[in-house]
Parts: sequence; structure tokens; C-alpha cells
Amino acid sequence: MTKPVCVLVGAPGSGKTTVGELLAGALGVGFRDTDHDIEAMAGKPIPEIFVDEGEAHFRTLERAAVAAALASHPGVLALGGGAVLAEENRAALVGHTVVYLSVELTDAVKRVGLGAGRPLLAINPRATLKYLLDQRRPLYAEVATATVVTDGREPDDVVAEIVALLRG
Ligand SMILES: Nc1ncnc2c1ncn2[C@@H]1O[C@H](COP(=O)(O)OP(=O)(O)OP(=O)(O)O)[C@@H](O)[C@H]1O
Ligand SMILES: O=C(O)C1=C[C@@H](O)[C@@H](O)[C@H](O)C1
Ligand SMILES: [Mg+2]
Repeated sequence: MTKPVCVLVGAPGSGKTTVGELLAGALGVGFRDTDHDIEAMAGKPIPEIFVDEGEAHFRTLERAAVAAALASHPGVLALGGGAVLAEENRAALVGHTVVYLSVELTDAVKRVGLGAGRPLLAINPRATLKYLLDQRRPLYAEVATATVVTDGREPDDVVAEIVALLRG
């Protein structure tokens, strides 16, 4: 089985996509993001999946995308912010190198703004992010083999810490 060199988890705005692309470049490996895989599978953007079929259907596609990517992607893999909600996904992460990009409310709100492209944050992003962070912190921590704090830091600085972590 081919394992990702690093799986990134964290809340919306933690930088999984931004840091993941830079990290893959620094390591000279490919980058994959389950949010993009789901959009390719569904043939439409995530907000449209939420509108047309609902969140439960999105989560079903997400479980399939996570399982497929963990089994086949050798590079850097970013998971969607809510992937850790499913017990099946948390179990699938056991044995992988999983970096939790942590972010607290102030920076998360600044980064996601009015939540464009993020259907769960379409209404009242600050209150919703607070709820999501409180609900998910323990789940991100449960699956993580390392935690990297991103608050007040530039993506390049976060990437450098992860590269050092991976090189042991
Ligand atoms: N460490 C950082 N410092 C400042 N801005 C950042 C940092 N990381 C990401 N950003 C910015 O925050 C925004 C959100 O980042 P990004 O899309 O990478 O988050 P994400 O974790 O992939 O979110 P989602 O779960 O919604 O996919 C982007 O505009 C990005 O440029
Ligand atoms: O936090 C979440 O539940 C989500 C985060 C995004 O990455 C997408 O997976 C989707 O918008 C749901
Ligand atoms: Mg992303």
C-alpha cells in the first residue's frame, strides 16, 4: 500500500490547502486535497453539493475520497476540515503521519472572511467557526501524530516546521 508522506488535518482556515501545496513543493512530491477529489467525483463545486444533495451526501462522498486517497496517494494529502467527524475516517488514519494544523478563532475568522466557498460558514462565520473549533479540537488531536500551531505565522514558517518534523 502506498501511504501519503504526510496527511494534514485542521479546521477551515488552518491552511491545509495553502500549506499542503507549499509543503509538497518543498518535498518534491505531489499534492492532493480530498475537497478537490470530491468536486471531481461529483462534477460540481462543494457549495453546489450541499445545496443540491445535502451535507449527508457530501460526507458519504468524503468517506470514499478519504479512503481512496489514503490508499493511493504517496505525497502530501489535505483532508477536508470536517473529515475527522466520521469515525470511519479517524480509524482509517491510524498508522499514518498526520499533522494537525491548529488555529484559534481570531486567525481562523480572519482567514476565511465571509466563508466564500465554504457552505457551513455561509451564515455567521464567526459563531459557526467557534462551534466547529470547540466540537473538533479533540478529534483533530485524536488522529494527529504531531500538532503545528499556525496562529500568527506565515505559511512558509509552518511548512518549515513540518519539513523539520518529517525529517525527524
Ligand atoms: N499561516 C497562514 N497565515 C496567514 N494566512 C494563511 C495561513 N494559512 C492559510 N492562510 C490563508 O487563509 C486562507 C484559508 O487557507 P486554506 O484555504 O489553505 O485553509 P484550509 O485549511 O484548506 O480550509 P478548508 O478546510 O476550508 O479547505 C487562504 O486565503 C490562505 O491564503
Ligand atoms: O469544515 C467542514 O466541515 C468543511 C470543510 C471544507 O474543507 C469542506 O470539506 C466542506 O466545506 C466542509
Ligand atoms: Mg482547503
